[in-house]
Amino acid sequence: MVTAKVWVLKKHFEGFPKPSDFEMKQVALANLKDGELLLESVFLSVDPYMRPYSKRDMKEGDVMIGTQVARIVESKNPAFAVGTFAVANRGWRTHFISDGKDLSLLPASWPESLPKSLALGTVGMPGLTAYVGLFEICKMKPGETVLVNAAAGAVGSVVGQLAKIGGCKVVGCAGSDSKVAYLKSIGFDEAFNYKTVTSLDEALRKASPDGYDCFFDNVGGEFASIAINHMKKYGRIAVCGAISQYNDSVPQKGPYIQIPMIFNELSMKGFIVTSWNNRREEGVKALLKWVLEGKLKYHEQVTERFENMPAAFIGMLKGENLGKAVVKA
Ligand SMILES: NC(=O)C1=CN([C@@H]2O[C@H](COP(=O)(O)OP(=O)(O)OC[C@H]3O[C@@H](n4cnc5c(N)ncnc54)[C@H](OP(=O)(O)O)[C@@H]3O)[C@@H](O)[C@H]2O)C=CC1
Ligand SMILES: O=C(O)CCC[C@H](O)\C=C/C=C/C=C/C(=O)C/C=C\CCCCCO
Repeated sequence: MVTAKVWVLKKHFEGFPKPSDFEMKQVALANLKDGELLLESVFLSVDPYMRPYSKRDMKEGDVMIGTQVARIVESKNPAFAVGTFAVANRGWRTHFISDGKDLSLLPASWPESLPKSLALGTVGMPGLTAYVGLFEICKMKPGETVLVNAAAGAVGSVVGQLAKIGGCKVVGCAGSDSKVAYLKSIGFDEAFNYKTVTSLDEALRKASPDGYDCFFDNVGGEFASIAINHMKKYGRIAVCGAISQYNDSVPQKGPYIQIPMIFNELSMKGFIVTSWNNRREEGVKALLKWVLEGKLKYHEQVTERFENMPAAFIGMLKGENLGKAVVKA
């Protein structure tokens, strides 16, 4: 019998998550029945959505939500061979039983040389978020100017590179000078540290004096309220996330954004990547191709050991990650 280690939400987060909000437990797994599989998590994802979704979808004592790349270690299902890798949405756990229906097998064309953890990042949900947000929500066109915040993260770093592939000028911002240097190294035309600029308004104007056609917003809050005034006529905003607000114990009272929305007849559309699952296969194929061609670079913030999941999650929310944050079980 296999014993899984799991992280449960011991106490709902108030403000930033704290290590004491989590508790690791051991769960004895039953022996497999016919048709079942035993999988071992190899890489686990920590993502910003876990913070707001935990309040909305979880109760205290539940296993933390999340996705993983897992390896089939025992199979009583002839359709799935031992040694196969899959993406699953089974939360923060080292092992789990599946009937196979909830697994997304890694593409057969996945090269041995490519880290399988990319299926959680650049060639997974964050990459698809960038892909859908740029091509379907922003509908970027060659020659346009794209702005993206949290630009050195899992989604933002793909947004900037896909926008370059799409023939756009790209401006990005991040919270450290080393992240800004990284952005320039992967092709951003302009990049700045939003924490150290004296004026965000000035920094946005300097980076693109005639404004922005597309704004891929991962942050929301005050940044979005200032950036919206730099949009060109008929500009488009992909409202992807609002990480500046997820950890607020008291909701921020931001300035209103309706006036520039109306004045410039802006399009602003919130979206959730899972509503575009019909584009997933096409997106994964395109992202994998660009990675293999060297056109889409990736960086992973790998934290070793399952026991360090809470630290990895808290670190990501505090900006300690460059690129996709994953935990190597
Ligand atoms: N709509 C959808 O379907 C999806 C939305 N998202 C959203 O996209 C955004 C980015 O996600 P993801 O790429 O996975 O995360 P990242 O890998 O970018 O990690 C989060 C980053 O957000 C930045 N950040 C944290 N707090 C703040 C703040 N107060 N102000 C500005 N930046 C902050 C930090 O970088 P820095 O150093 O720049 O501060 C941190 O590294 C999130 O808002 C997430 O919720 C993600 C996936 C799907
Ligand atoms: O249980 C789920 O649906 C989680 C699925 C996660 C999966 O990997 C796919 C989608 C991830 C979506 C991420 C969305 C965001 O990061 C946006 C975050 C917050 C938006 C506001 C949420 C308000 C909740 O009250």
